[in-house]
Amino acid sequence: MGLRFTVLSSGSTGNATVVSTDSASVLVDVGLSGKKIDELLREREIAGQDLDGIFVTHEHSDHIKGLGAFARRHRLPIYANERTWGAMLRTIGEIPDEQRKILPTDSVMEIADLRIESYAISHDAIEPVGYCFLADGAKLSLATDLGYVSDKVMRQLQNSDVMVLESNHDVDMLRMGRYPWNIKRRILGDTGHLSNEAAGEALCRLLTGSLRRVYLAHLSQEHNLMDLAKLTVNTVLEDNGYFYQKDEFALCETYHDRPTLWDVVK
Ligand SMILES: O=c1ccn([C@@H]2O[C@@H]3COP(=O)(O)O[C@H]3[C@H]2O)c(=O)[nH]1
Repeated sequence: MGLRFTVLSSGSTGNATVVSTDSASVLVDVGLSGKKIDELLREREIAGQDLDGIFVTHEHSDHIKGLGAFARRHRLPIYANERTWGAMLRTIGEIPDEQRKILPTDSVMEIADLRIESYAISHDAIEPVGYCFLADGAKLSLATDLGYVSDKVMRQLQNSDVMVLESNHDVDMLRMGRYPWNIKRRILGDTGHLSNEAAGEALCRLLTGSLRRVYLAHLSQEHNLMDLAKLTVNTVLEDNGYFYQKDEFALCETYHDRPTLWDVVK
């Protein structure tokens, strides 16, 4: 079946994504309780013990809430850079040495036929990363929790077939919302979260290649709506002269309360 994935959950209440090939299966982040992750995996017909490892993007609780319990239960290796390990160790509890794996930022590794590339992103965590997954000539990129898309990130994301891209907030809804101003400033800043407009602008530079689907992700439940996110991204694309046919490209949804269907990347 080739490279495929399901976003189990996306948003500030918890993030987790499974990426699989016929020979490898990994989880990116465990932002819900271990029990809930097991339940969602079962819904998508995977067993925790069948996973080959867990890749961590950063130490915020919506990405590591169930990490310790889940990894211990299924004896899974956890991959993260050294500084993220330092930042999350106290929260996730004791992890046996053989399960602790250091994956330096901007490095590449392989599990069977699955190639995993980590890349640095700008977010208010100690050393946050995104991941690209490649197998069978297909490329899936995960890009959430980033304040802006740097030229380096843009180069990393080139030639993706499918992306999971942050579209966190509508700027006006956030400005008018109930969060304290210092939090709003952090979310809007360079180490915060991508707005719907920023997601659209990033796509203007990525849509020229092989990109077929983009899953809008990490939507704020306070300051966004899926329909508004799609409309804004589409408007930015059209304002910049990018028009597409439905069979060429699609914007897809992720959810905070249920998993997406399996998507076979190519
Ligand atoms: O100082 C800060 C900066 C950010 N945040 C998070 O950013 C998130 C943006 O999406 P959201 O609206 O679903 O939730 C927000 C918060 O979880 C925070 O709690 N404190």
